[in-house]
Amino acid sequence: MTATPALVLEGVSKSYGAVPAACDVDLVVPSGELVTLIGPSGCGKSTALRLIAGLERPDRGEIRIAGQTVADGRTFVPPERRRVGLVFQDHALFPHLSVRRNVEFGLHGQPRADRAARVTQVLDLVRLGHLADRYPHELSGGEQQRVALARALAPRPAVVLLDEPFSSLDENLRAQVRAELVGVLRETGTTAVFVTHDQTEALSIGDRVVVMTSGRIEQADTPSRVFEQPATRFVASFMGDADFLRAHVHRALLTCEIGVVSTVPGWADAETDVDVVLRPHEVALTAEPDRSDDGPAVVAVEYHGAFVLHTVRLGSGQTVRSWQPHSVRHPVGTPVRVSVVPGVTPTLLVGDTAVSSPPPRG
Ligand SMILES: Nc1ncnc2c1ncn2[C@@H]1O[C@H](COP(=O)(O)OP(=O)(O)OP(=O)(O)O)[C@@H](O)[C@H]1O
Repeated sequence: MTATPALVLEGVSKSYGAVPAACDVDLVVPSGELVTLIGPSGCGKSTALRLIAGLERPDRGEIRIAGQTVADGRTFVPPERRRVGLVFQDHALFPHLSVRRNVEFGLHGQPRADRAARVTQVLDLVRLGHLADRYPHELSGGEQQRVALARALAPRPAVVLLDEPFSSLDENLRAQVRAELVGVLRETGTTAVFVTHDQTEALSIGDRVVVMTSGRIEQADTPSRVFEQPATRFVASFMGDADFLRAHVHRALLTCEIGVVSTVPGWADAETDVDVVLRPHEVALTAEPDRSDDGPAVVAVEYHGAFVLHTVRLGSGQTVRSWQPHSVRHPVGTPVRVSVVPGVTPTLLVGDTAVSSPPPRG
């Protein structure tokens, strides 16, 4: 028997007037999974969370939480009866209540002794037991966010929804609070849907990354597949840097302006035009200082500390980028040879869709 997923969305759609904020969204989140939801501003991330939480009603489709239908054509379970916990970026703690009372808030209806025991338990979990009697304004931003997580976890929700929970924290604190919160979610085996606009955050904390655009899911996959095998041109360009070159496959050899890129096993009979996706860490440069033709040359050098990003203009005028180690700096104007790092199997696109087998001829 397969376990009941913590969360299921089936064909969920929601428009605001003419704006489609969720279009036919399908998503299954197994119990204990941490899903990150990412996409450009306005793509519908918050709407998806609000639909799951019950703060919005879908126009169509069905939402199930821990096997219970909470929204479909006939049913609409209100937020307080949905078994979801919410953590938002602005903490949303009650300023006039102590930490203990804030956490206890979600437990009304339970016997007082049980409530007190659970509050102690979740405050210990987020390592804030010693601050139980403080008020929100007496806490740091990171501590407030841990209280918000404790409050969300206290009623033992089936799913915790986090909407950009670290965006009000500064860069250094952010990494620390993120590690703490994710640690608590993992420790407690909590199922979570985590909205972020930060690609590195999405890739580093998610068991699965859901990439959205214009209300649609473009790809829902493991972090490495989303980055290394993007399903579409949009995912390739949104999740990390990517350059796209026109290329051709002939007898399993992929060639483009920079020469032979790689072999494409299984494409022996193919004769087809594609676009090849090149990420800057996949592009190698060799200086050719004595060359004097109009071939590839460095047009920009950006120092990033550990790595240096080189932008190269090819003979066609198109540019590609290449990460070079800290010690390598080819000055602007240096003629270079561009190649693909050995062993890389780049993503190929036909139109806007990634392909792993040759498209049918004709
Ligand atoms: N209450 C509303 N009334 C009208 N339009 C809305 C409402 N809420 C959201 N929208 C629109 O729906 C679309 C999706 O918005 P949503 O807030 O879900 O995007 P988002 O991906 O969370 O964006 P951001 O990253 O900027 O927070 C946007 O075009 C937005 O303008």
